[in-house]
Amino acid sequence: MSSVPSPASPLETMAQRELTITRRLLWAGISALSVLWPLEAVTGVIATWDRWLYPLMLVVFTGLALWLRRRPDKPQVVYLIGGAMLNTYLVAAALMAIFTGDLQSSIFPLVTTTHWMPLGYAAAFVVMARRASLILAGLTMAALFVPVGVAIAMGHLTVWGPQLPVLTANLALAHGVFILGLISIASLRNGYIRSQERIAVMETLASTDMLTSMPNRRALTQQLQSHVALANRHAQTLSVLMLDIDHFKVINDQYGHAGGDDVLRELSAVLGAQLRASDHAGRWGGEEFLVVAPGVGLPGAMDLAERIRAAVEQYRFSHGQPVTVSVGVTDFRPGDTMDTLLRRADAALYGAKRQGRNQVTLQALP
Ligand SMILES: Nc1nc2c(ncn2[C@@H]2O[C@H](COP(=O)(O)OP(=O)(O)OP(=O)(O)O)[C@@H](O)[C@H]2O)c(=O)[nH]1
Repeated sequence: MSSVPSPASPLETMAQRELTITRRLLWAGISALSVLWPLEAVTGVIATWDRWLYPLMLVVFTGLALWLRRRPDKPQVVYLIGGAMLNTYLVAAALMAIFTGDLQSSIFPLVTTTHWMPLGYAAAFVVMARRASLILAGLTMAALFVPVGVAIAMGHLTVWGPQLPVLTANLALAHGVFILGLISIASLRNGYIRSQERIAVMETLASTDMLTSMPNRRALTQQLQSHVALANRHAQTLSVLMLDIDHFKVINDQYGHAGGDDVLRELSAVLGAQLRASDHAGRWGGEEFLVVAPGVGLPGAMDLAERIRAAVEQYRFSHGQPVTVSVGVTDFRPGDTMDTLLRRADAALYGAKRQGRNQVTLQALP
């Protein structure tokens, strides 16, 4: 009925942004691994397991990035495999460094793996609901710090010296504070989504007629204003039809206000069925409707008006009585404003009423 392009909902935009961030995170991971693997190998500091795991992760992340390009509709596969792989690798690598070595041999892999762990938490907060990402980050932290804490408490890791308890406490605090920061950002994001949703609902309410669900006068005014501006700038054709139900007061008097409301609702459906996707129609007020037809000249507008008039006349309304409409038609003239156009349409409608109603009248002159 109306060609107003529906704006992307806030949730759609968020989903697209999440996809973009996921893509960037994957390519950042691929780039980081492409640098770290040769760098650590050449300098001889690479951990034994990383000789195999770095290339394996490189292959998996590249595969996930390509999958995301082919199937952007199924990002969950990427979130699941990518997130599980990164978190498992980091926790396993840190535990291996602690439990299989001493300070001298394991400090490098321990520090490097633990300072990548916040990436895993952050990625989860980007793509998952706050509660799920909080659970995942908490589990990841617990998987690392609980076994190490228990082992330290039981005196199993004395080979590390006094540095390990301090390092563990420091890391646990830093990771905890990082997760708190992420929770704050996630709260801000949720608040933003909710306010965007409320704005979208309010915009729809502000531009919709509650009785007929058609665009209301405010929405039609905006449409007409922008089409008048386009017609003036690009010399485009534009026509306006103003419709009014004949003797509507009598319908109200006979069938009550509710009966009159039913007629308005049914008429809006009859009207909508006659329009093209490029036409804009709505309730102008009371029992008056307006059609804005961009790209339609006078002959086309007269045809449309006659089609609408005949469709209403033939329609069997639920109160069982015939209903007719009078239609005033005019087209855009160079230099027209919205007001001059509407005045002509109104004058044409007045002419149709004066000449006996249930007819279409053209107002070609100013
Ligand atoms: N049921 C209902 N009636 C409405 C609504 N808005 C306006 N009306 C009624 O529409 C009627 C319009 O009456 P008039 O302006 O005299 O026009 P008419 O009876 O259609 O006569 P003509 O236009 O000259 O053919 C009034 O009785 C208004 O109360 C509405 O939302 N619902």
